[in-house]
Amino acid sequence: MTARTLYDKIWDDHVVHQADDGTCLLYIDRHLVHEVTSPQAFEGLRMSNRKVRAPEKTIAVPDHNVPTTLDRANAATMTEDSRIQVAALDQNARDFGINYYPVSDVRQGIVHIVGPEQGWTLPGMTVVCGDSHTATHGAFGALAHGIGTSEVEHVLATQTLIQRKGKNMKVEITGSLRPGVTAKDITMAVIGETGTGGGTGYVIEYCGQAIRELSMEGRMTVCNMAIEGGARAGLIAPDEKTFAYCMGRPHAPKGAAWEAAVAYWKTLFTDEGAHFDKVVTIKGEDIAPLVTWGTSPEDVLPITAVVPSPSDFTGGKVEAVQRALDYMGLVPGQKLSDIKIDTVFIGSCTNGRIEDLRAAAAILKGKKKKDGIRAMVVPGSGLVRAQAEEEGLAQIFIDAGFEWRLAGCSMCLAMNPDQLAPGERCAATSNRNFEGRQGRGGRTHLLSPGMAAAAAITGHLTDVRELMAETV
Ligand SMILES: CC(C)[C@H](C(=O)O)[C@@H](O)C(=O)O
Ligand code: SF4
Repeated sequence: MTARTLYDKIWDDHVVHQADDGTCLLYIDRHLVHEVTSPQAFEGLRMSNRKVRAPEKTIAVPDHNVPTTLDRANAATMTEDSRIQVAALDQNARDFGINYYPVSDVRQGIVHIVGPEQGWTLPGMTVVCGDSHTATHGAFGALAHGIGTSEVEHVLATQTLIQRKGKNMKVEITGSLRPGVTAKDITMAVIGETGTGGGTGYVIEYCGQAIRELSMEGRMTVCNMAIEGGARAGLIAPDEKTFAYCMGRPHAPKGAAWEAAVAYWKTLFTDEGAHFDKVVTIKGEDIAPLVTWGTSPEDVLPITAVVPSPSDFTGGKVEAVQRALDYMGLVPGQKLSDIKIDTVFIGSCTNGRIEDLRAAAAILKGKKKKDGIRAMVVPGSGLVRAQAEEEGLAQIFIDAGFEWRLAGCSMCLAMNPDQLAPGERCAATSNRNFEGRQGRGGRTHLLSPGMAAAAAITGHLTDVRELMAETV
């Protein structure tokens, strides 16, 4: 048999039908649903008098629109649009009998955090969601596609998705990371190297020692941003860490079914000699703590660098950089570590898991945020929040002057009350720094949780390694 990549194997195991032009019908194992991209899809089912084909494989949770303040049970804290979308999801979940974690449920949270946490996401599965950051689930060796609203309706009705196969790309991170460097820096380093279009048409498999050394949380952070590099999905081959994470989760298989599942999962790796259409290799030890300076995730540099000049670039990027610098209110040559910030946001499906909160708390312990800085920690799920409280992390954040919020997408995007004011500058652990992403006129610098914590203490973008040295 010809050598196959991990992507080839999962694909082959899910093809229901292949048309002559190569278009395939793929079977979908898990369909995750949130309030923003599903209302019209459910409406479509109603109009054509259809049911959800596999309600037991369909999981819904409101996350984008929900307020994260403690008073959120009061509907008046939501805008009219948000209220309508969340109410529609409540109603659709009831009417169609799908799995549901409403706002009042402690398991509620960002869909990409809830899926793995509850054991819905497992190795070898196909996972879809009407959301681009579905790539996150690839950390388990699951083929996870973000889909559009019309595809959401198709999957609800048929449990299949029409897809053409993408090309195989390998991203290898060799060696080990240096202290202060995290999964977030890996994934931003890859985008810095390949650009936001580098992965277009590909499914990326991340591999190499530095990837193997990451926890499952870190692997999710890496795969989460595959889409920002243009890829259709990101994948990491499952291993003992993956199995340990999945074992005992509410919806993971049990007993003999577990043994059978693990035996299959152990076959999910790229065969020796399998063909990749594109290969990128980065040395783990060369990656520094990174920060974005512009309005695209590829606008990334080590914290020790200076703001670049448009003349450092060529082609269409020259103008784009000028525009980005104008929007961001930065001048070429300015040290990145001199950039003053107003706000710190720790959370999102990129960095809202327990390990992220531990990393931020390790820097903040016994310290205070700088006066005048607005700082918030928004756990990715109610269970992450509960665990952080149990571990004493919540108290560290509160003592440092941070707001300790309820779970949701929050300030990752301006669809709920957590937003930047025009001109406000934010150090954010999320994944997109587009113009207006966190609020009209808001300025976003993407970085790791430890870097965000460091910025909160000093009031400017800061090399986390300087604060680590202090704590040793
Ligand atoms: C609202 C949703 C469709 C969107 C996405 O697809 O990613 C959001 O989650 C985002 O991060 O921009
Ligand atoms: S946390 Fe941000 S990136 Fe993730 S799903 Fe929500 S809005 Fe999208």
